[in-house]
Amino acid sequence: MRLSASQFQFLIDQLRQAPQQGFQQACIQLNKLDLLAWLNQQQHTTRGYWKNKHRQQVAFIGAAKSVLDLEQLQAVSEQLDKSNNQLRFYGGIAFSQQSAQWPSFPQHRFILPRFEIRCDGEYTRLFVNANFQQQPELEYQRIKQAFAALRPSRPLPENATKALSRQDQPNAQQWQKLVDEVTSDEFQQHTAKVVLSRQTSIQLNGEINPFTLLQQWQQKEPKCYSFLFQFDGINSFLGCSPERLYSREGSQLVSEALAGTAPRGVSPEQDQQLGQLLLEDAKNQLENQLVVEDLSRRLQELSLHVNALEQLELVKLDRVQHLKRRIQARISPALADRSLLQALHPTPAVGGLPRSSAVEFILKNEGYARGWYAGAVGWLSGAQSEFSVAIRSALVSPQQLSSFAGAGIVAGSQAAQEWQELNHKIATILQLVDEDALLD
Ligand SMILES: C=C(O[C@H]1C=CC=C(C(=O)O)[C@@H]1O)C(=O)O
Ligand SMILES: [Mg+2]
Repeated sequence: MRLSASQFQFLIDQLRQAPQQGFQQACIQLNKLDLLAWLNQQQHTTRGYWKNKHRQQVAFIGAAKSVLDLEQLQAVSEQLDKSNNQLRFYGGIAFSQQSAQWPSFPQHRFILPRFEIRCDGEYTRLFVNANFQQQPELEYQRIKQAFAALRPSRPLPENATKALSRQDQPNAQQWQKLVDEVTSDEFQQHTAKVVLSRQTSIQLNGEINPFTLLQQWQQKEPKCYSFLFQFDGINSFLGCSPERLYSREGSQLVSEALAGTAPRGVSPEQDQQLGQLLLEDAKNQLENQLVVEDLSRRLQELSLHVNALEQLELVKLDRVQHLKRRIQARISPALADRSLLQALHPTPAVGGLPRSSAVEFILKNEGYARGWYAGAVGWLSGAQSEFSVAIRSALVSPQQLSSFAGAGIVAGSQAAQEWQELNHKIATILQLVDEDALLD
């Protein structure tokens, strides 16, 4: 994608006609293009990608404004037009306050990108965002420079890495101990559920391209959110998550309880049977029910009306299937995303119940920093917002990939089965990294 001088002028003219204050935006239609391939060619240290379940996708680079805490996020979102969903801040929040080993992924990070290319199936559009909070003429200069640095798209390279080693933290033995503790009578008296997780680090024999990896991954998981964030030009946090934290438009909010897991079958008959067993299984129902109850209760405090649908659905993914219940709420359109994020995150699908004691146990015992894994990623505008729970995700640096998976531990959970569940959850990404990925 290269813009002609007249296209560039068209965008600048739009910005000049807007009030020279606050955040402003200009937009032009483009021919269709492969967003991940385009992103791979750009030289910015800040690059990102987002695709929702409706296959609307966006690639973004640079930052016209960066925000590093929720108070600031609230302050900027108050400046956004309540009837406009085009000016968008993209970003994420970590699982908890602990952020060691995740230097460019702090507890909160959101950006108003410099450029976005959005593709909704019908139209492909380029947006340029301007921040006129400071001197407008300086901002025009920055925009001009950023335009000059845009590179044309090229096809993505193939990934041909091999895994050299694999390391699990916690390992199988440690996992057994942790699950035993959480399922003990004494522990269960105060904490009914803890979602324990594992980091699986794979050392690679060569450099892996994160954009190619995400493209392959999303082909395997077309029904998932798909995301990538890079803030330092080196480390990428990416994933394909089936789980919505919430999305909202005006006063309508949709959330969901996604918890409870079984593997996919090798034949349609076996797959159907495993799905049926999952729907009827008490331990998995409990995992899900605790999420429904907690989300409903927290939403009730913020909403005018909340409805958790009775129907338990099956969500079928590449290697696993899940139980899901949808939750709808009517909220005041003035309710801030900050309040929603603080109330809902982390849900008992990634934290546990009660939240505080489950999170405390996780931070003390898992032995690694979750960072943005099991955090929330997405975007918000004045009129709309959309957040996914950042599971089925990985932190990728040129020669290393850390993939993460958690499993809800409740009364009746068996350590060995839950360990298998973790393996099923990371099977898709491990296979993409290395055909015959090192098995655990
Ligand atoms: C925490 C994860 O999954 C959650 C979402 C769906 C099913 C889950 C489960 O069955 O344990 C987990 O609660 C993860 O994949 O890292
Ligand atoms: Mg489970």
